[in-house]
Amino acid sequence: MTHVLLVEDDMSIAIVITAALEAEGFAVVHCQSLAERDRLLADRSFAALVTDVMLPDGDGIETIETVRARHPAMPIVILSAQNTLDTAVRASDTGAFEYFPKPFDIDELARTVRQAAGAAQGQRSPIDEPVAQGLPLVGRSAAMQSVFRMITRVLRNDLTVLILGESGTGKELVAEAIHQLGNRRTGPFIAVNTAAIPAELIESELFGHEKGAFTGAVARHVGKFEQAAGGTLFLDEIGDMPMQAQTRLLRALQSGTVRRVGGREEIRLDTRIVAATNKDLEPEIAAGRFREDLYYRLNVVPIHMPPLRDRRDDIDVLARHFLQHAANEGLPRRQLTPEAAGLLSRQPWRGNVRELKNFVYRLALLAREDVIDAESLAPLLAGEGGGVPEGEGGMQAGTDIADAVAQWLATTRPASGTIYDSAMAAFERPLFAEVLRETAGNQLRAAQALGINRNTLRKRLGELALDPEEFARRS
Ligand SMILES: Nc1ncnc2c1ncn2[C@@H]1O[C@H](COP(=O)(O)OP(=O)(O)OP(=O)(O)O)[C@@H](O)[C@H]1O
Repeated sequence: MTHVLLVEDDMSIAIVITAALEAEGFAVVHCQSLAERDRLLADRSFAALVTDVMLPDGDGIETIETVRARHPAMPIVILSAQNTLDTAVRASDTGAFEYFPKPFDIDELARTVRQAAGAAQGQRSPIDEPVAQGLPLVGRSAAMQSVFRMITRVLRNDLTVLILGESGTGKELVAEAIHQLGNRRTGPFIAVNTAAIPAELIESELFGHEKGAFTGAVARHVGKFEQAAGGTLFLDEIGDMPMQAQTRLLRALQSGTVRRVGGREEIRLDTRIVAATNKDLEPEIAAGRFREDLYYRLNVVPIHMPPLRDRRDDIDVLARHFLQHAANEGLPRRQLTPEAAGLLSRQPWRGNVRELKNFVYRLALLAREDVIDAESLAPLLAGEGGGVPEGEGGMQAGTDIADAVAQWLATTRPASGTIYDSAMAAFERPLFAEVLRETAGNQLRAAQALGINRNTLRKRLGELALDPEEFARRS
């Protein structure tokens, strides 16, 4: 019988894991503390060790080195409820076979233990080098846990990664994390926003050009691919790349070489490619604007960044993280009450993490008290853009409406085609907030004052994350 050691102090989780491992044909020896673990490991080894991190007598990761030293061939699978990228990376650093943030898929865990136990004894895990720590990518939602796991899976290889998600969800930060924590961290990280470069310059930007290759090419120019040699090339907004450049990019990826515009020499590519886009590429392919073959080339390891509204669990940790950063940068040190954090978590944040970050910095600057409660937060939120993409849409009190509109358009002009809806949302939120303030949160009177149906008002308040009770309490 093959024995697995399970170190888990939460009995309900231990029971479920034991049942799943027994169904795989293992005999499970279970203990609940590091002391018991060490006693059990003193004179024997196991086919695998499955361990929690936070145990009653210490941190399961910190002490793993002693276990590894004694049993170098024993695969270790780490389970953790501390769902930070830092924990994922710490777990990887130990050389653990696999890391599972809680909650995890029990069948996947059982499969992994079977693989781990079956793997050749003495074989080192693919993740066995110490890596840099503390990258500021935070999140505790299940969705971010999958992102962290995907990141740890691409650190020890050069597979092409395609990061997909709305603007402001953290795609560039993920690309940086892959670079900074991965094999190529000693090389450069070169980011190119392919949407920001004029179409006619994009090829020379990416691939470089020889002197005299075209009018204005007065000197040889080394392209981003060459600049990124030994490191990572981050191709942002890849969905907006002109067709011709797509064709050249595809050729470069297929051949593993680039040629400068006007040049003859084939230069070998030595760079990891991470691409990102906020566009849904499939309709772009259907419309003939994006090459399908390029899509398959890039989409080797896709990482999906969900919008913030679909991972509301992350909002308060992110807000606290940004408040801490704001304080480190010299802004007043602020704290959020749980109610204030709850209120933040209910906002739409259509501009995603970027909008939240901008708002939190503004909050650090403008709040009147160091401890920010829901009452003092609500009026600042009422000035928010109601989810306008960049989140700068608040109007200054006392400004003339025309000025306010001009200011709004200048600072937060959304993508054309959405201006009307965004403007209405930006206007509606402070308007409703003001009327609710006047009516002390009474929705019936507010609906009458506005001349709209009460149900419509209630529905819109929900969509705009305005809580009438906040206004009742303040009056
Ligand atoms: N999980 C996170 N933890 C901490 N900061 C984050 C996180 N996600 C995003 N940010 C911050 O939010 C801002 C926007 O993130 P980023 O620029 O990576 O988004 P993006 O998806 O690349 O946006 P775009 O598509 O507009 O380029 C950055 O300042 C980034 O540092």
